[in-house]
Amino acid sequence: MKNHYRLVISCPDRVGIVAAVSQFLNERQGSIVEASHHTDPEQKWFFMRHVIDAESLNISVEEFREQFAPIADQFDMTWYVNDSADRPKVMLLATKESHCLNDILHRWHTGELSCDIVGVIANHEELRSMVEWYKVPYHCIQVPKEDKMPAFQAIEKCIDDSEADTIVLARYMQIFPEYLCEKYRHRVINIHHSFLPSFIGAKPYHQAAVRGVKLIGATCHYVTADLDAGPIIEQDVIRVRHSHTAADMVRLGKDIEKLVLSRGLRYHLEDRVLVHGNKTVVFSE
Ligand SMILES: Nc1nc2c(c(=O)[nH]1)N[C@@H](CN(C=O)c1ccc(C(=O)N[C@@H](CCC(=O)O)C(=O)O)cc1)CN2
Repeated sequence: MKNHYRLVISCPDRVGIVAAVSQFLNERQGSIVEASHHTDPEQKWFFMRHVIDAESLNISVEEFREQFAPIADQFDMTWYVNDSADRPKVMLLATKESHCLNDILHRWHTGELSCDIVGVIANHEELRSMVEWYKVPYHCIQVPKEDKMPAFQAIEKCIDDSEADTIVLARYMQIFPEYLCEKYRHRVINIHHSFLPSFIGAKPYHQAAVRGVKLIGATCHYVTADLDAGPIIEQDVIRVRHSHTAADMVRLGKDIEKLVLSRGLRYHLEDRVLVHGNKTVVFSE
């Protein structure tokens, strides 16, 4: 598998950015294998994601960072460059629902997701045997209603000790405290089982059934202190009929939740998601 550097840039829009990046790569014989950019005309903001064949550049990713920094300063860029050889560490969180958790574990186990799942944190014991079948550490951290903070401090320690880069709430049914949302900003991904902004909070399918909707969906988004209101990474919908009950929607919704979460996580792991304000630009393949 070829090794690539992924250069991700966000900056105020102006003429000359693409030319400057192209010249930098051309001077180093860099072979661009994937090139994406977007300008938001209202925000006057520029977004870029370039994937470069690392072998063609013949410099380390640290050298790339040192040599690119002056260009980044010139254009006031917010930027990073990652090496595709580095596998992100992912911590999964779950409660009792198994479909999204198992789907991510299966996609990882079969090599579809290029990451290292470092553990599962759950607030119940039900999922332990399934997780341990994948030989992934299982941490049961219960969250008592009367005082949740010690539990979230234990979750924080577990995440930090594992050196996880990304945290996935795979139908984890506890609201993350604001301090963790800030600490892990744009690193915590949630799957909400509705087509946001419709039906935030608990039991969205029951809300949908009462409303008589003809479409139900799922939303993958970054977690913020505002419940189910973080930057959206991926969404999709499926059609439902007047004859479908809330229970039918729960059953039908599971497939779309799995699909949306796995897409959203892969986009994040491949550095395809650029956040600006409460919106994202996603350079999906
Ligand atoms: N800070 C955030 N935390 C979480 C978010 C978020 O967007 N910001 N998303 C939720 C997921 N979620 C819906 O997708 C959700 C989960 C839980 C609840 C809720 O009301 N939970 C109760 C406890 C319920 C229980 O103990 O069984 C609570 O935390 O008080 C609403 C929405 C994940 N976290």
